[in-house]
Amino acid sequence: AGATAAAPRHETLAALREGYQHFDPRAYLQNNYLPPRADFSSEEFVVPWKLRCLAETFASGEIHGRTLIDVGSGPTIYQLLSACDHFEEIVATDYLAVNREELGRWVRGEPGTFDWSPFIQHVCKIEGRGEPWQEKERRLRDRLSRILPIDVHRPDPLGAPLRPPADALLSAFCLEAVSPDRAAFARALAHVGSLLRPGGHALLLGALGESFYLAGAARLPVVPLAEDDVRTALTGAGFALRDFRSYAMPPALRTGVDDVDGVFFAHAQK
Ligand SMILES: C[S@@+](CC[C@H](N)C(=O)[O-])C[C@H]1O[C@@H](n2cnc3c(N)ncnc32)[C@H](O)[C@@H]1O
Ligand SMILES: O=S(=O)(c1ccc2c(c1)CN[C@@H](CF)C2)N1CCSCC1
Repeated sequence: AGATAAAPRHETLAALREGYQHFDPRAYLQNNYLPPRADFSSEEFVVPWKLRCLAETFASGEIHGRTLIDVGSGPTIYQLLSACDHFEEIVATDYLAVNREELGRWVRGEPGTFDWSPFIQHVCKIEGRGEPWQEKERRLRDRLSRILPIDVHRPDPLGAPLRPPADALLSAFCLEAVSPDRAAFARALAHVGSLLRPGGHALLLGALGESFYLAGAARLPVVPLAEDDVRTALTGAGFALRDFRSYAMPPALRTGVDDVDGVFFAHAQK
């Protein structure tokens, strides 16, 4: 079928899906979650900025409930470190079995998994409660109870409605990295919004101005977003914007693994 304003050509989505068959979780983790990007030495670097956005938002106490769903978790858990104190159940999701398996190995504490302790230690430090990082790690492992397949291009991304719907939704660097264009990004956001209860909170983190990224043999296309594209997609998906912040990627963190210009953090309510 030909491309229409409403939907991209099926081949475009098929090409994206094929590209993700070459996604290497360990290469992805190395590219983004080890130095130089995993630099905690200055508040000016992206990791402290991003973790602070999440810690401050959850510290308000406004966002809590039974279930938080993380859309497109990939092989990462850093994005859940502040959330896990405020929800009894964390549901991680990803399109690829290799990522779901990587997450499962971390949850079970198996040897050889990625060392998230620098991230956990930093979050405990900025949360300022003097919590031993091993306790935070244990709590997330205990609460990360489901790791499900997801496809955000489906109106029902999990294949069936989440019952009960999630009280909160989090997604980091997923929607723009799996959408061929802005319309598909906006549709994917509406699809995942259906997993959230009315009045539920959505926390989105993502890339600004990015057109590709590398993950081992995979070179994945990304729809380059401007801040207003994110705002427009959120309001179009029925969300009320509560907070929006952005961060310009410094030259030292432009390492060739992608062409990201900046990072956005959006807090919205359904
Ligand atoms: C750039 S990674 C983001 C990973 C992680 N959330 C982070 O913060 O680094 C994008 C993720 O989206 C997943 N993905 C690919 N296609 C998808 C789809 N159609 N629906 C949902 N997730 C998808 C990939 O497997 C990958 O784990
Ligand atoms: O901003 S990051 O450097 C980062 C983290 C992940 C990604 C990108 C950037 C850009 N490319 C994305 C591809 F989708 C994935 N960062 C890595 C350390 S923790 C905070 C987030």
